[in-house]
Amino acid sequence: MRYPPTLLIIATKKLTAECCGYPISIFFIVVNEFCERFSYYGMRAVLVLYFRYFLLWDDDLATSIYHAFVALCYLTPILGAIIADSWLGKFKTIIYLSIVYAIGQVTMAISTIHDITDANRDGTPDNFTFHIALSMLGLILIALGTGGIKPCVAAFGGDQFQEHQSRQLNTFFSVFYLCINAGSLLSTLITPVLRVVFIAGSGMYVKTDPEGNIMWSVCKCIGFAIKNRFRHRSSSYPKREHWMDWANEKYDKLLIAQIKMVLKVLFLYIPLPMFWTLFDQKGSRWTLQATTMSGDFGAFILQPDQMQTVNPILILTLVPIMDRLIFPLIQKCGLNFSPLKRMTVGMLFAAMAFVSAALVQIEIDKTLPNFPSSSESQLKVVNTYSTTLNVTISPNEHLLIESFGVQLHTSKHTYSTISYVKSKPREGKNAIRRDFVLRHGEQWCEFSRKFGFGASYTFLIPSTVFSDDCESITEVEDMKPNSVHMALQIPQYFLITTGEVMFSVTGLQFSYSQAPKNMKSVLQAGWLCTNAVGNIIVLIVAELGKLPKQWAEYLLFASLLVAVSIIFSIMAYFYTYIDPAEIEAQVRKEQGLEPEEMEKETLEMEEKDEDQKNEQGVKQTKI
Ligand SMILES: CC(C)C[C@H](NC(=O)CN)C(=O)O
Repeated sequence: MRYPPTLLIIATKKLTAECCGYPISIFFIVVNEFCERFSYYGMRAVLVLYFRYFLLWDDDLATSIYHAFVALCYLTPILGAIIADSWLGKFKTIIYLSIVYAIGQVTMAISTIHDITDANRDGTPDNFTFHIALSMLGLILIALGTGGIKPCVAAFGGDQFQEHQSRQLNTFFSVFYLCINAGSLLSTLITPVLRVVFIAGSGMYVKTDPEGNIMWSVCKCIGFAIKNRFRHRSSSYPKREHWMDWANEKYDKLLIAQIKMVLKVLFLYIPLPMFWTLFDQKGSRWTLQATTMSGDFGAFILQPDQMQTVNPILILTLVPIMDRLIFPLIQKCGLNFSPLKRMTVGMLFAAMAFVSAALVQIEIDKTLPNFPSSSESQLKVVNTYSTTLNVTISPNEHLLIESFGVQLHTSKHTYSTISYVKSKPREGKNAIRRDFVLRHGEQWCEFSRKFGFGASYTFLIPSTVFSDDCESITEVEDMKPNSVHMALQIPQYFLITTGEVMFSVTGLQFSYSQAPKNMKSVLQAGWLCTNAVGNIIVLIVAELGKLPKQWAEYLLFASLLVAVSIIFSIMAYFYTYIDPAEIEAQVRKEQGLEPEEMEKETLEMEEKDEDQKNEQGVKQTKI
């Protein structure tokens, strides 16, 4: 059954205004991406420390929830792609889900105000459940928002280009990636002003209509092919070239050809999550690693979470260098550095980054005190007498801990200045000079001390303190300041970012170029899903595979990625690059369809759907 020609909707490509060969609408799209990433990375940078030091979760739980959130952000794009392709279209999906996103950010911000539940004003929230629930709600809304925006923006950007702009289309993905990273770098207060830019460009966009429920049609077609193959499993039936050809009886050849293209790429994606498993630990393990290092750069003090900005800074420098210098140079040398080869090399760079992280960790471990395990405790006894004293602790004696100072009752003596230490101080932040004022009634005195990063001190204050103007205060260093400098993390950041430019920018471009026209967002969602799976792997490893040494965990991840990149290179070797438009045109030709009937296939698919529904007695009116 065919629609009469009068009912056919033939989509025409809107003529777009150009600047230097680029559609002007692209400007609004990249600025929108800049704003979205700006708010996403601004929040994500502090997330693991928020879990660790505000909600007081341990390192492993903080790491797991952080990666669960990132995974959710890159799983929801499937939802975004379905909504965009089958219902709202990319433009409206981006707008509506941006609103959900903004509500999520506000909810998250409110969850961090401890005064809301801090009735006794002691600086600690009284109701952690409230803060946890609110922050989880905020994170879920943000993840939904991201999911709506992420798969649509890159594909929507690609849609703006006409056929004669294929060179500009390639550069677009690099510029797009630059904007992502500029956004993550400049997370400042201008977001609310800039966010309206995307809507401002509304009149200039090429807005393709949603093409029916393409995901649903794809699933049904795959389901039918599998069922049909199973029904004809006997060897008496002739073999078909591809298992998807078993859908030939019922489904359009063009749809089958498009599904084959997508499946081929999705199959190739299977090993990719491992790259993200390593890559996204910048925000968790590497940030926690930075808390045990010194951020004193002389002119300024860098906080552990700020170290993550090295990644976007390097992206902003490396993308142009790679695009303009390295890749053309490799090409000039006659080497075929194809997209899939670039991605493999990118993976190897990420593995090297983790070897570098392991070496830094070994250096850090040499400087760390021995913390007690869960079955041990640690005591530090400070002798304020001028002579040597022997302290004997009988195993059966109990310890009495008082709120001011700590008293240890041993079988022989009682000392009044004893402290205990069980972890590095919060956030490794105390690398500054602090002034203290001691008061007792009318009496007071002031003293000043410089503290090193990650150090812990005990002050012994004698009763004569006011008479000598605080001079008699003695300082005991319980834990040495962090001595390994955060600059040592720069090589690992450099390696992972070089890997990212080769892997991620290329992957983004590859996913767009290898997708049929009506499945661009779907394949973008598939690409983002590789990131989601990667984050799920980290949280499984963080929760289950607790290795006693952090450096060993880094080396484990590096070895896994090397193994996976070998598998990927073998798969890539057998992959043939395609031009989806050419294949689609070929199938159309075989079906005897004219090129100008380009947009019919969707209607025909809907027509088949409708036929089926009619068979079931569902009445539908078609305009
Ligand atoms: C994880 C994404 C697929 C890639 C990209 N991340 C970065 O650019 C980080 N440097 C993003 O879209 O956020």
